[in-house]
Amino acid sequence: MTDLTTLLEVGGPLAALGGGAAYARAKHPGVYWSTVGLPVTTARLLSSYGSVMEACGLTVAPSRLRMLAVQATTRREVRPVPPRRGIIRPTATGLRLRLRLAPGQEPADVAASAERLRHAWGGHAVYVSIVKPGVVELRLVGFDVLRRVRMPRKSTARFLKIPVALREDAMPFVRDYRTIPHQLTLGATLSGKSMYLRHLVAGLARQPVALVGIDCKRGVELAPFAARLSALATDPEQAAELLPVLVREMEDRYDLIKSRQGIAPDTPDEEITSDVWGLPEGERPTPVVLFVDEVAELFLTATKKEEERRDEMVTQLIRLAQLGRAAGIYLEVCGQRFGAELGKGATMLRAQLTGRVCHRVNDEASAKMALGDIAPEAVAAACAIAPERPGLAVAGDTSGGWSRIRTPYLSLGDAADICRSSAHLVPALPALAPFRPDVPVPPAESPAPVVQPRPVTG
Ligand SMILES: Nc1ncnc2c1ncn2[C@@H]1O[C@H](COP(=O)(O)OP(=O)(O)OP(=O)(O)O)[C@@H](O)[C@H]1O
Repeated sequence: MTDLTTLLEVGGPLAALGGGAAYARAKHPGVYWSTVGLPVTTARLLSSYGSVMEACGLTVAPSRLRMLAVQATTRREVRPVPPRRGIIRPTATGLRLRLRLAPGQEPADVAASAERLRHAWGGHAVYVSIVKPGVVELRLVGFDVLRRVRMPRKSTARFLKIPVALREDAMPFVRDYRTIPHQLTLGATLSGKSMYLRHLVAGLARQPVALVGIDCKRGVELAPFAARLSALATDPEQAAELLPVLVREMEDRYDLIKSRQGIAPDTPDEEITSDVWGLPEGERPTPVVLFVDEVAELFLTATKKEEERRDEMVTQLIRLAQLGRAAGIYLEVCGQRFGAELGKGATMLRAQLTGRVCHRVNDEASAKMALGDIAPEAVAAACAIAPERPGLAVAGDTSGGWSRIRTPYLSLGDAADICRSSAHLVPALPALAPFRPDVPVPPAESPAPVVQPRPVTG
């Protein structure tokens, strides 16, 4: 998630302020912005660039050479120098331009002025990201892109990289399993967690990946995707049988990697590998993504025996989270809350889930469980999510970067259809075969009657 980590977070607080330009609130904001707002804003930006930069304190004193040159050729006053501006590039949601910073300026200076730039140029929000040392990109977004989410046309899924939602700076939010192997998604009921999972399942379903589900809501969330699942556990008892099988699969994969490392001494360095991705394609095991919906159900116990089972399951989940990445096993954990009150191992497991997505939550404590170790502003942004906007969430990772995101709408029927049509992609994993869910056969169309009924005539 390079984009997210380099994004200097100015959009979050800004978007909460509600945007400024009247045309941002037009009925079809995208159309309105691109046909009318954009040329106006571009002209405003071009004509006011120098003075706005000066007012924002983003200029530096001219060099002595420049001063001499200006004084020698004109009678004009020698003005402070703004950052060198690149070409203004229109986008579907606004425009973007690059600035080359003057010596002594840093990206944080531009980010700190983002609100003033937004106001001066009349957009909904301004986002600043670092392109390379000394160069930043300003992204001026003309309207609230999270109101009615439309994913950018270019955002296509790549292997283990699923564009699952739209960020508030109009860039796709990509769930990249190779960069952030494990993720925790929290949210109150009806906040949009299932929609988020639905997009992930539908995105991964078309790829050569094994999808495994633990859905302790008796399978109501994941059962519709049964055709594409390699394994499904719908209660804690089944989960207790499935998890050790996954741990064994992981250990087998480690053995495979080890056997590769123990090869002849003349093996070239590049063939020595420490994870499945270094294995030759023919030998590489299929990646496994384990979805755990309503994780708290795995922790709840009533009897001593259930407590023992819980401890075992939690230990297995922690092992999968600690060691799974190298074996190509990824965790996608989902729930309403995930705090220390769940008992032994909860915080340890949470710490391993580096990716965090927090939908609307019922209290600040729940937001802190997801985002507390990311940034206090991210917690505040999650607490401000309104119930009228299901699917809106704050996404971050433990490196500290965060952004507001929203999933586009995808109906359960469409997601289930994608899973059915990609059922042939379920990889052969013999260890998981006993856990393969039964696929409900759709009711057959009633055959046409052989004898055509004839109206009774008198
Ligand atoms: N991005 C979105 N855009 C529009 N509607 C959405 C979006 N996300 C969710 N919804 C709607 O909000 C409602 C709740 O969503 P969802 O079932 O995903 O919530 P949930 O957090 O999984 O709730 P629960 O925990 O009760 O199952 C659904 O009717 C869904 O269609």
